[in-house]
Parts: sequence; structure tokens; C-alpha cells
Amino acid sequence: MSARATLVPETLGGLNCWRLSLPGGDSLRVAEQGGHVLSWIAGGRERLFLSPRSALDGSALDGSAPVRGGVPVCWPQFNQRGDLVKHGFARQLPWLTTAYDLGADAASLELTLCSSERTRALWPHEFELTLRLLLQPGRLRLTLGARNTGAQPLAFTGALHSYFACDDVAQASLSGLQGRPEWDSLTDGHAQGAEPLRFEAEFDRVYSGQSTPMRLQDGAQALTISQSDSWGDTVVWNPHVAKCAALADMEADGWRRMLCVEAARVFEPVTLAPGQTWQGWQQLELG
Ligand SMILES: O=P(O)(O)OC[C@H]1O[C@@H](O)[C@H](O)[C@@H](O)[C@@H]1O
Repeated sequence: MSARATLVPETLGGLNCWRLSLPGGDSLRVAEQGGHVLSWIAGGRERLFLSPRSALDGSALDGSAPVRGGVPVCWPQFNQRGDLVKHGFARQLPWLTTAYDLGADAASLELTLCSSERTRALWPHEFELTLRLLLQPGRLRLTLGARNTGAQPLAFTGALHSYFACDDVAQASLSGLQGRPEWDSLTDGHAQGAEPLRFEAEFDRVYSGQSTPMRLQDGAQALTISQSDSWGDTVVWNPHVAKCAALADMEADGWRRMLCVEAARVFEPVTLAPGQTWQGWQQLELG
């Protein structure tokens, strides 16, 4: 019989996690807190950035310190575009593990966050949010699904806020956003995406319009990042020196080792009628 994928519980700091591993060596570490992917090892190398100063002690559970790195699930609000806590509450609440499937060449894990007294105190809506992680050799697909389980319409924005590991972001480039409408949140300027993007200063921009696969080149390493059109926007963020220094959960030179490329819904909220569902994915692939 051929070897199959494994799913093993482990802890990181004070967080309950799962390690999902393929027989070929690729693996994923996911925390139940936030449904937060903390690590993706593919091709023998860590592909996600996780700040060593990140709060991994569960302090995020009181809403004060989300984990810095990996793939935070920002929902039901992107950034400060609403009355909720920045980037929404989903990244700071405990999720449940609801399904898994362990094959020889593929494995998946599903985590779910449902509305509760705690979420209703923050946001008066009934919902079911699922994150399905599909791991294959050299590839990870993250699919976020939202269902309105209440009797009233609900509207949300959000993101899969992926932090990619870089050897040196100042030498890295991101291509695939050429010509897309660009909004620079630092200057409030509008332009069109340049080809390729480079990161020599603080960078915080939103690209709207139809997405095509992007390629992150970091030295000899390349990653193809794609997303479903249901997201609508792509956010590219790097804090650079000064903003990084203001983030207590980042090391001084942490900005050099990361680039966020986020599948996002920023400008136009998704509205779900009672019973309606929405899905959006981001896929990461070596090469
Ligand atoms: O520090 P946080 O809440 O995780 O947010 C990080 C960044 O997230 C990005 O998505 C935003 O575009 C930035 O403006 C923001 O600073």
C-alpha cells in the first residue's frame, strides 16, 4: 500500500495546531485560533513568513494581538473600513476543525467558524465561515466560504492576508498586476499596476479588476499566486523600515523577510441574502 498523508496535533506557543503532511514531505501547520495557517513547507522550504515576535500565547483570543504572519483570515471587515476591530474578528476567535481527508498525493483540512453569542455581541448576523485547505505537492489552495444562516441579509469585506517568506524583499519582484487599476492607500493616489512591482519603500496598494496569476520572484525562488475572481481585489503590502519599527510583533528587519499578497474584497462588500453562500480561493504554487 502506498503511504498516505498524516494529520497530527501539535502546539506552537500556546496554540493548538494541526500538522498536515504529505508522504513527499510538503506540510502545513494550522492553528485552530483564527483558522490560521502558520506554515507551508513545499519543495523542502518554508514559504510563509511568521514573525518570531508574534503573539503565539493565545493573547489573540482576547482580541488584543492577532498572529503576525502565515495567513490571517480577515473577515467580515477588511482593514478599518467599518466599525469592527481592524481586519474583522475571525482571525482572533477559535475555529473548529470540521473535516479532513488524507490521500497519497493530496490532503485537505477544513475549519469552521460559526456565529455565536460572542460574534453577535460584535456583529448582529448569523453565519458559517469555512476555510478549506487543499495540500498537494508544491501547491496549496485556500478556499474561504461564507454562508448566511440568518434571516436578514449580511454584507462583508475581507481577505486571505498571506505573508510570503522572502530572503530579501528589496531584491524581490511581483509581476502579473500590470494595467490593473491601482489605489495607493499611502498617498490616496490612483494609477495602473506597473510591471514588475518592486519594494524599495513602504508599500500598501489595492489592485482591482480581473486577476491573472502573479509571480513572486525572490532570488532563485518563484511562487505563482492566483485567486478566484469572486474576491475582486488584490492587496500588496510591505511595511518597510519605519512602519515595521512601529509594530511591536515585528523584529526590526522583519520587513525584509516578508511580502503580503492578499486575495481580498476591499471596495465593494459582498452581500448575501438569507441562505446564500459565497466562495473565494487563493492558490499558491511553486515555480
Ligand atoms: O497590522 P494588521 O492589522 O495585521 O494589518 C496589516 C496591514 O494589512 C494590510 O492588508 C493593509 O493594507 C495595511 O494597511 C495593514 O497595515
